[in-house]
Amino acid sequence: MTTLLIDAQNVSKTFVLHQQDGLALPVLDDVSLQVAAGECVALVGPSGAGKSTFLKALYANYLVQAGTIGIFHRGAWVNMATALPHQIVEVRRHTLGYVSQFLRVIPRVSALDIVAEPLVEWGESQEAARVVAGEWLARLNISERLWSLPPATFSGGEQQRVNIARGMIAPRPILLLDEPTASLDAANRAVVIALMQEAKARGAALVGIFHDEATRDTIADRLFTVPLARRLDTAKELTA
Ligand SMILES: Nc1ncnc2c1ncn2[C@@H]1O[C@H](COP(=O)(O)OP(=O)(O)OP(=O)(O)O)[C@@H](O)[C@H]1O
Repeated sequence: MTTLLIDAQNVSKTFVLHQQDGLALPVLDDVSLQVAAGECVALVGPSGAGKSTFLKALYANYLVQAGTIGIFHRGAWVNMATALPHQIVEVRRHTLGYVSQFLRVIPRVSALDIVAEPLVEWGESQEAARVVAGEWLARLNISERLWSLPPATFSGGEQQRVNIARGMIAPRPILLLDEPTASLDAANRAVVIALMQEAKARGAALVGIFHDEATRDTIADRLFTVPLARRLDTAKELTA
């Protein structure tokens, strides 16, 4: 039996550029996607098709104008398109993880604590979370001498690996991944692929953007082409 964890139906999103005379840019037009536990779906489509926008809409970073974004959270469906801010925080804490391309560095917080934080929010003690955070950093080849430092001065690849550890450490049932292997060398890419495979094996649903075809072929069970929305020229056309 397949257990659905994501059920997005008829999602539409138009950006209105207020500084450009109200120019309307429809990006998502009636997009529907369902993802089951243990499945990895790769979003594909030409540059600008709306892959990142769709991922951010699933995470409720963007408000959508139409459609529902069902996320299966603790035994019930939550529509992220209409959820209240405190519900969104709750869903993100326990159910829905997001691995972006770049680490948002928190000043004066060590790499170890940045990685441990989501596990603490998930319910682990600080001490236990720090132990697991060390294991993740070690696995992602972050030298132990860096663990106590804030990652602001880390290299791009080091920051990305800290970010991956932070995004994946809590065993959330759903993971959204925006180019998780973009600036990694082959050895670290292999580690991240293994981590994603382990997440799938524990029953997580993964939705990702993987421009690297080898990574995509290894991890994705199926491809989902984000359809190109019909582009409008001005906001006026929206109401015409
Ligand atoms: N915050 C925003 N405000 C206005 N327009 C945006 C915003 N975010 C994205 N867009 C526009 O929406 C379209 C889709 O962008 P998006 O980043 O989702 O594409 P993508 O398929 O992920 O592209 P790529 O493969 O190049 O990363 C683009 O035309 C982009 O300019």
